[in-house]
Amino acid sequence: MKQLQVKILDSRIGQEIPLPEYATDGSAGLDLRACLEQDVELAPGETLLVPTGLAIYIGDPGYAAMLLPRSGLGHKHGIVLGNLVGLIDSDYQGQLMVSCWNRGDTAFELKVGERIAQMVIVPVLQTELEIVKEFETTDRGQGGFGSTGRH
Ligand SMILES: O=c1ccn([C@H]2C[C@H](O)[C@@H](COP(=O)(O)OP(=O)(O)OP(=O)(O)O)O2)c(=O)[nH]1
Repeated sequence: MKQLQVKILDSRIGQEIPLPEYATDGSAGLDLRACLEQDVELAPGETLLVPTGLAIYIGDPGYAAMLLPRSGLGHKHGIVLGNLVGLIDSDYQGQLMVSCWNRGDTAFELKVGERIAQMVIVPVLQTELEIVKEFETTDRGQGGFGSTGRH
């Protein structure tokens, strides 16, 4: 399995705040936790940049990490990401930060150590642009939204 370098920036990580881990063998995401000094209340509509206490260094430009909301937190409590999706570049070495947005209509108590987002490592293809006059023909061509299956 591929290894990912991780730096612990807050001494509570690995102690009272667990290191991120895959919940099951088949989990795609590592849960990231709120490394806050104290519990905070997120008012409806409020966004807070929450430290995770961790830095990762991917190193290989063929990969990136994506921060995604946790489904339960988003659906039941309205806590999603202020940037919708966080993209972590392979050369980023700073602290992983999670923009927590309360899109719901009730206040949410965000607790120290709570799992706030999940991080998925994804392959990335960096490309060079090749300028052409025409593309080779495809079945779809320029047919956009809803253009298939209509008679
Ligand atoms: O939710 C996020 C999103 C980004 N980052 C870090 C990692 C990423 O590599 C860096 C820059 O993010 P991005 O490229 O999305 O930000 P930008 O607004 O386009 O700024 P920049 O000019 O720094 O690229 O910030 C986080 O910690 N959390």
